[in-house]
Amino acid sequence: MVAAQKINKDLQEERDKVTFVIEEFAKWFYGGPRQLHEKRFLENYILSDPDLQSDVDPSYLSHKEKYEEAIRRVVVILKRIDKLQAEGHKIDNVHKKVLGSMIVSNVFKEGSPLTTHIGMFGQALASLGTPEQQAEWLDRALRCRIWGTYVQTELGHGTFVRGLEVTSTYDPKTKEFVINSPTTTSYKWWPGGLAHTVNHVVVFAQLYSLGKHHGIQPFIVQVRDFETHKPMKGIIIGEIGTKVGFNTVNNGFLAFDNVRIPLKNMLMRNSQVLENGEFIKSQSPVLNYGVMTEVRVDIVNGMAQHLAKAVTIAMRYSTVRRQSPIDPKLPEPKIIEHVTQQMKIFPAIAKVIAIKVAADKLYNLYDEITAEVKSGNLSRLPDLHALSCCLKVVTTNEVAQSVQICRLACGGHGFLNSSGFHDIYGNVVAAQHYEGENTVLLLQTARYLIKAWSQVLQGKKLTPSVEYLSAYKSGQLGKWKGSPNGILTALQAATAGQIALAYKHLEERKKTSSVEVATSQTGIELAKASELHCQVFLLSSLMWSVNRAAKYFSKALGEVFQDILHIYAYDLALRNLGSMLQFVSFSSADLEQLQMDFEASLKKFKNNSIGVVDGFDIPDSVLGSTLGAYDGDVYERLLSAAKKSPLNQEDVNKSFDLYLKPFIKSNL
Ligand SMILES: CCCCCCCCCCCCCC(=O)SCCNC(=O)CCNC(=O)[C@H](O)C(C)(C)COP(=O)(O)OP(=O)(O)OC[C@H]1O[C@@H](n2cnc3c(N)ncnc32)[C@H](O)[C@@H]1OP(=O)(O)O
Ligand SMILES: Cc1cc2nc3c(=O)[nH]c(=O)nc-3n(C[C@H](O)[C@H](O)[C@H](O)COP(=O)(O)OP(=O)(O)OC[C@H]3O[C@@H](n4cnc5c(N)ncnc54)[C@H](O)[C@@H]3O)c2cc1C
Repeated sequence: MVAAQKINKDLQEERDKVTFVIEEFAKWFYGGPRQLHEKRFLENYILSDPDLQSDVDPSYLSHKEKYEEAIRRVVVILKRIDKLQAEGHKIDNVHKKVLGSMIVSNVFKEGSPLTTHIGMFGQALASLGTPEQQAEWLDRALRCRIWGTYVQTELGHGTFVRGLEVTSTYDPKTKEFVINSPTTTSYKWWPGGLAHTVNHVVVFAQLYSLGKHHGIQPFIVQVRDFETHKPMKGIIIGEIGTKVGFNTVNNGFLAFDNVRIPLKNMLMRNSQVLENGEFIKSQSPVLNYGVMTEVRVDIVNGMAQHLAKAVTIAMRYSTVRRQSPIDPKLPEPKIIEHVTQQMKIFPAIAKVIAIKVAADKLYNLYDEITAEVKSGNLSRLPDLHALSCCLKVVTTNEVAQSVQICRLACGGHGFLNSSGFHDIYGNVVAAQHYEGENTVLLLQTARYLIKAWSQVLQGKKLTPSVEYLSAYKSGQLGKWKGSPNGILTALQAATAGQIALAYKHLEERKKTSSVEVATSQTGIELAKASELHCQVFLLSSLMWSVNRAAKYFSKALGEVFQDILHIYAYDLALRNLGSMLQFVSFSSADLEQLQMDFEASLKKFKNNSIGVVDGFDIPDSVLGSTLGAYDGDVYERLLSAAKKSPLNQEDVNKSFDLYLKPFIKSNL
């Protein structure tokens, strides 16, 4: 047993230096006092369930046992939530998200087999189904009385959705669709929960009716029997095997052998098939892609939460761990005293805040634009698509890199599963792959940027997120100033310059190739431009939020926000010097000053760094780390976790008698 909560004295010493009220920061981080209170209530209510107190460390279980334990935990949590709702407690959207990524991330460690049910199946019914279809399936899905998942990707195609091979052919005689997987490459492959958990799917297939092809459409299909859970007739279903992470998500494969489903099972909010087989086109084919956009938005928010966990672990550990004297006359310092350690952790703390702020803005934009789309106005859908694509990419890439840095910042102990980094990393890097491959999504944003640049050349007015392109064209950007504002301007110049160059090369290539081939040939520059554009959005959102905070929060907290903004901006500038040097004039003295300013900003922030991670308000039960617990009792926890290894439950392992001893004897 770990000793009772007694705070490590080095950690306490650092906490005593914090200049702002941590609770004020936590309220801001979770969107207000009510939201923070609710978050704490839910964490406590759910995680205190006796059935979640088991001493089983899933990392020691086999693949099959891990899945079974994950399902047991799913049911414990669902019962707990059902009970709460039966008592009249409403769980709103914000808290679903907290439940989704924070609590779940520690209860399941390697992902929940129900995440796609909650995050995608329900969403597909809600956004692609008619009111009648929602009445039939949505309520049961939300109450988890049917389980489902989102089945789009196939063995042969994930990115190129139009290339999917599964067909759905309407038979007007029986008023049914026949769903079929014609080839090996048409096996559906990857969907979460598909293998052994769900009994329904929303499947995307090529629609044929009256001999005509009508593109990719969504259909609801029951894949397992309610009673026996055996696969339904014509359904070939299974699991795809172990992965880098996400091992309890139960990703599966699925093939259809001419499976018949009734007409009412095509989700018809957008396109429709009438009884006689006539096809009614939707306003736009991309309306069927709405679920992907929503999940991309959720991923951005999830990345801030994952990184908050990683920096909390690295920061607390760096305050407790002492190693290597700096001044030989003094004792070994807390490792956070090493400036290189500050360089690893503080920019990652700043990133949590920048990503959280960007996620909030993206959610707002999502809500506004989906409301417009519902009322038939699709004009701003490309804005949302462009921003959600590049933010999904840049935040998953940045957080994957930062989690690695936090792990390395904990030295050898960071490599232990009990540190918590392994599971955080697995969950983060999965998001680099899913919901659109990262390069592909950057190229989507680039299409938008190229169109925007063409509008600049025609002297047209642009939407706010790309207005800086006009400023660049009229020569207003490009002078270096070492402040966050100056860095933003320099990045905008670099981005606009990169877009202009990509545009020029695209136009040149178009003289000898088709638009598509020319675009593909310009892919490297286009992807770079998108990445930079996203960095502009992240920095400008953070600046906006920090300036706003100055009006609403105490002076002490306002100053901390300013420190965070400075670290974020300097770090970003130093990491993007190459891109900026091409379009902005610097002297070597400017660069020297930038480095000095960065180092000074780390020093200035140091006394508040522990306060900010405490303000992320992640309880030990959610953090799940030997290195990052609130009390800093690192060494006791490491030892206690090691003692739980199954190998330590016996003095001598049987392999000694079976292999080692006979070998030693035979060589005597
Ligand atoms: C971390 C915690 C988070 C928790 C969250 C839950 C986690 C859940 C767990 C994990 C779950 C993982 C679950 C999973 O992984 S589910 C599977 C996810 N799969 C993908 O994301 C596939 C990626 N591919 C595509 O999205 C498209 O086919 C692409 C983008 C490649 C376009 O392909 P293509 O080139 O063939 O074009 P088109 O004919 O299709 O499109 C033509 C036009 O439409 C525009 N367009 C395209 N898309 C959209 C859109 N969405 N909104 C608005 N517009 C859109 C497009 O820009 C173009 O416009 P324009 O330029 O011509 O004007
Ligand atoms: C953990 C996990 C969970 C998932 N969950 C689900 C799920 O629930 N439901 C579901 O339907 N799917 C799911 N997926 C599938 C996922 O959405 C796809 O794997 C993802 O969209 C990438 O597609 P792909 O595998 O076809 O990659 P590919 O497109 O084959 O990518 C391979 C390489 O080709 C490059 N490439 C491809 N096209 C282009 C292009 N046009 N231009 C330049 N380069 C290109 C890519 O950049 C990449 O480098 C999941 C995947 C993972 C890893």
